[in-house]
Amino acid sequence: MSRDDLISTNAKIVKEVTENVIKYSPEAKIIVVSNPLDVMTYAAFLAAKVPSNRVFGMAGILDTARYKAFIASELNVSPIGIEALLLGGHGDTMVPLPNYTSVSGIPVRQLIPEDRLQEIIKRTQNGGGEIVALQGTSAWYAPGTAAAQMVEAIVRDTKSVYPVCAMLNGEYGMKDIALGVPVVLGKNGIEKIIDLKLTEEEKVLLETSAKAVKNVMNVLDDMKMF
Ligand SMILES: O=C(O)C[C@H](O)C(=O)O
Repeated sequence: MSRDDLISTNAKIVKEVTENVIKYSPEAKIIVVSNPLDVMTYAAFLAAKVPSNRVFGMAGILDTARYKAFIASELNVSPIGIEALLLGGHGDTMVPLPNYTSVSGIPVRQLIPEDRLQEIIKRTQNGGGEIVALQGTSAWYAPGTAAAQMVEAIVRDTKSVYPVCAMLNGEYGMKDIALGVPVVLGKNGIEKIIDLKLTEEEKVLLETSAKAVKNVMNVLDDMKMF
């Protein structure tokens, strides 16, 4: 079963929970932690009927943590100095960005050959499935930790820059889609979406990921729940 197969069950739950959250806590910021992540974030946005800076999804921090862990293990170094960024949907087409990955400031491509780096990217894309195969159920510790980091950024108004699943409104040339992008997270929720200048290759990868998310969004639209 892939993350996308969960849509019909989870869409109903996300809709009902979101409507109740907004009913009883109209100023809430909503962090969606439910698969298929990007489409469930879109569903929560439709159900909440509040500005998009208040409804977003947790995925990028989790996926980036896996990507950093695999790089650390490859190099036999601490993950603490590793900085990395990742864009796109929370699925097999997510886009880890080697151009934005460094180990204590050293560009990752100076440390890991391209073929190994591509294997690490593949492993990151399938990271959720790897855990399910190993333990027979989804990961919980890393997703919980990632969500807690997002809550902390909001509650303490840290203005941290994190990859978050956000509704796009023209950024990256896209609209009406929830997709992983770097944002500034603070007391107002998403305070800014950072629109990176991507290479042509990165743009193609992001568009492929957006297409995969759109396909699942179409399944949700066909369910006529909103
Ligand atoms: O893939 C899953 O089953 C859960 C989650 O999306 C993850 O990436 O760990």
